[in-house]
Amino acid sequence: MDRVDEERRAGLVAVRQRVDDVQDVMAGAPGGGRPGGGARAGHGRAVDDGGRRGAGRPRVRGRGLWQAGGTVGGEDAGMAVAALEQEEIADRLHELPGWTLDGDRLARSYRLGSHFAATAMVVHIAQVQEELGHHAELTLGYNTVSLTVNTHSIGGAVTALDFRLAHRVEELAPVHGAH
Ligand SMILES: C[C@H](O)[C@H](O)[C@H]1CNC2=NC(N)=NC(=O)C2=N1
Repeated sequence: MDRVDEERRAGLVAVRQRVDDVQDVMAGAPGGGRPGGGARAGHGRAVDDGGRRGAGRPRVRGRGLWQAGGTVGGEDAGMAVAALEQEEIADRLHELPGWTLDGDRLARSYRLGSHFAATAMVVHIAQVQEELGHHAELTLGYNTVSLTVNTHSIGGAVTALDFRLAHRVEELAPVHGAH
């Protein structure tokens, strides 16, 4: 095996371990990883334990991380969504400390304990986004994850769907040690 193969193999092993960690967190939290459910803050095991567990440990049963979750297009596919008034947005932001209105998008940045912890959080967010059928712009930094979101389907305005995604991200953030 040459160096390139070795590097690829090591990278795949590392990614696989982190995917396992994310699956464990989502399976361990009430409703985690299931359509209509949500990882609850304070439950589940922290992802960034740096642990290297054996290959023989039991795998999480149920839907695999790479399979589409929820209903096709999300549970609100086809539902009419309306742009929220500025006042309504400001009111709803009071329940989401750390989130701001950046132009016509909801935005928040998180800091994490390591690059892999940040990467695992991105994977977890992706899972929730697939479940909801609603997707933020995600930026992975060294130890940061940043999101901005609005609703494309109505021309790029903030809707209840964006707030729902924001609340779900807030729920999963603590299990990744994100703040
Ligand atoms: C069919 C599918 O549900 C739609 O295209 C979804 C996908 N994700 C989405 N994400 C966001 N942020 N806005 C949308 O309008 C949107 N539409």
